[in-house]
This record gives sequence, C-alpha cells and structure tokens, in this order.
Amino acid sequence: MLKRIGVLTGGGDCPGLNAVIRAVTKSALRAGLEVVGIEDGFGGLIRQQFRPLNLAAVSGILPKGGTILGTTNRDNPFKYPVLVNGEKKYVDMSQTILDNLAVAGIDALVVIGGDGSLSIARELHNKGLRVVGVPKTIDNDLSATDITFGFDTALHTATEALDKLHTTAESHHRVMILEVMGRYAGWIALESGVAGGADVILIPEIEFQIENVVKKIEERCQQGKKFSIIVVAEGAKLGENLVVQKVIEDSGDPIRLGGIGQRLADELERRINLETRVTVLGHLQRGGSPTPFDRILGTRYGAAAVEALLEGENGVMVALRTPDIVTVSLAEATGVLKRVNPEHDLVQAAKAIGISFGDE
Ligand SMILES: Nc1ncnc2c1ncn2[C@@H]1O[C@H](COP(=O)(O)OP(=O)(O)OP(=O)(O)O)[C@@H](O)[C@H]1O
Ligand SMILES: O=P(O)(O)OC[C@H]1O[C@](O)(CO)[C@@H](O)[C@@H]1O
Ligand SMILES: [Mg+2]
Repeated sequence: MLKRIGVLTGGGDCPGLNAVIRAVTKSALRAGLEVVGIEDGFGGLIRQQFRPLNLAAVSGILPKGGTILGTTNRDNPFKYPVLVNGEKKYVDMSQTILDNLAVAGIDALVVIGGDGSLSIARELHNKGLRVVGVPKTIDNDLSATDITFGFDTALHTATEALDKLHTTAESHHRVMILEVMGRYAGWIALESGVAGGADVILIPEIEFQIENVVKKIEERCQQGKKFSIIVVAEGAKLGENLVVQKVIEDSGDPIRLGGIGQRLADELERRINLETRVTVLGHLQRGGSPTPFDRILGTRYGAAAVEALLEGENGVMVALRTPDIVTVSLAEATGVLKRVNPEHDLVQAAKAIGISFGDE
C-alpha cells in the first residue's frame, strides 16, 4: 500500500528541480497520497529533516532556479563522515535511512539526481527501499535517457555568453575563450559551440593539439577575421592531465575542475600575436529560471515518477526516449556515462562547416 511518498534532490543543483518537485507533489496529492519533502539530499534522510509538501508549498516555484528542498554533493550514506574522539571516520548509515523512513511512515521515495545520487538510490533499493529516480544534471551525461532536465537551460546560458563574447572579440580583434562545465562529457561545450558560432570547440572526448588550434586561428586571420572564439569544457586536457582547481573531501568524485581556459590562453599567447581573454562561466550555468523545455521535461518526469510508483514500479528511473517517457532500471541508468562520440553527427556537422576540435 502506498500512502505517503518522500522526495529529495541530490548532487549539484540545476534549473528545473522545482518543476519536478512541483509535479511530483501535485500529481501525488491528486492521487490521494501524502508528500514529504526531504531537505539537503540523503543527508536530510539521515538527520530526519522532513517537511510536509502541500499545494501551498509548491505554489509559484515552477520558474524558480535551484531547489526549494536544498541539495548537497556530500553525505553519501554508505560512507558518511562522523567524528569519533576527534577523528573522522566513515560509517554506513543506510540502515538508519531505512529506519527513519519507516518511522516517518514514508513508503517510497522519488530521488531526483545525477549519476551519484542515483547510484545511492540503486544501493538503497538493493537493501529494500521502494524508489523511483529522476535524471537531473546540466552535464546531460546519463546514457539511459535522451536528455536530462537542466541541460537546456545551461545550454542557453552558454550560448548567450558566446553571443556576447562575439561582439567584444570582434571589436578588439581578440581571441576569446569561454570555459564551460563538463567534467567527463563535453555536451555543453559541443552544443553551445555550434549554437554560438564558435571557431574552436575543445571537449574531454577529443584529444587536441595546441598547434591545431593555432592553425585554425591563423587560417581565420588570413581570411581577414582577426578574432576567434574558443569554447572549452573544463574537462578538456592540455597534455596528459585534467586541470584540477580543488579537491573536496567527502565528495564521491572529489576533484573540482577549472583553469583549462587560462592554461590554453597562456599557450596561445606564446604562439600567436593576438590578445587573448578568458571567461569562466562556472555556476552561472547552474542558475536562473529554467527554459520552457526544462519546465516541461521536469513536469513530465515528475508526473511519470509518481505514476510509476502507483503502478508498482520500483528500482527504476524515468527516462525520455523521444517521444515517450519510459522507465529503465536504476542499474541501467547508472551503468555508463553518456559521453560525446567523436563520430556523432553534430561533431561531423561542426567539422563540415569548419569548426576545429583541435585534433587535425
Ligand atoms: N558512483 C557512485 N556510487 C555511489 N555514490 C556516489 C557515486 N558517485 C557519487 N556518489 C555520491 O553521491 C552523492 C552525489 O554525487 P554527485 O555530487 O556526483 O551528484 P550527482 O547526483 O551525480 O549529480 P551531478 O554529478 O550531476 O552533480 C555524493 O554523496 C557522492 O559521494
Ligand atoms: O557544485 P560543485 O561542487 O562546484 O560541482 C561542479 C560540478 O558539478 C557539475 O555542475 C554537475 O555535475 C559539473 O558540471 C561540475 O564539474
Ligand atoms: Mg555526479
């Protein structure tokens, strides 16, 4: 019997989370269920940070960025940090979560998250939790779904930034580098680069040589174009290694990237006689009001997650397989990251119009 469901958001935030929370709440209430919001991801389940969600609680949140429930990319319940005699130790708190859910009378959970949060959901499901996942991330790197919500808004932000950089690049005859997010997958760089008319796109999946980037810029100069636009994913490599900005203890994937744009600028200025400037778009990509596409996708995902629970589905994630919303197992959902295939049609189209990926 399903009477009360919980909903939580995990991992990095992204536009559209509130659209999902609203759709889960509204559709569950209409089906006669009670809804409990869990604050700050899985940490809130451990610390019993629960609050009821009713219509008033989700009123007006559709266009709002972020998540009204709060989120975190720490607090892995299977490796939860605690202080024992002043010393940090990691303990498994998964049973505490199951106990806390039972005490609160929460029969099932909707987990809105990326690969990390959905992996935790999968492991909790293996221990008996009734759960449905919803795929979120601006990185669009979950392979079981055509698209994650949040990506479209981030793509708009990055494209708008490229449009703005174009005019100043052209006026000053400069090379402008835009560094965007994307640790292991270059979707934001690839799609914004094509949409924003970049001359060079550098992504983690395609190894590049600085000489090829120089060649492209010089080729443009010879055509009378004394400016160039480069979009680089934070996870693109100049040489062997990722450019790491900081390491965050207690995070599942502890490295935080940043700095490839400046490294690239330094290398270019040594080789060409054009001024170079770098813009790091950073968390602007995660903020702001979701686009209509993300609001719609988030609403579809939220409603589908509740429907799946009502139909007795368990241990699954809702996914877009255009034009349908389907369910796939959490094991499949968390199996492989969706990275850009260098043979992808969009890469080929970009190359066909002269965009360089620095590989030739
Ligand atoms: N492969 C994994 N298996 C189990 N837990 C993981 C894994 N990767 C990350 N985690 C944990 O999951 C939580 C959220 O991970 P992360 O910060 O990567 O967010 P996410 O849900 O993957 O979203 P995104 O990566 O898009 O921000 C963290 O507590 C992290 O320690
Ligand atoms: O919020 P944080 O810890 O700075 O994490 C940044 C990372 O999270 C993401 O925004 C989403 O996975 C990545 O693109 C980026 O590398
Ligand atoms: Mg992750």
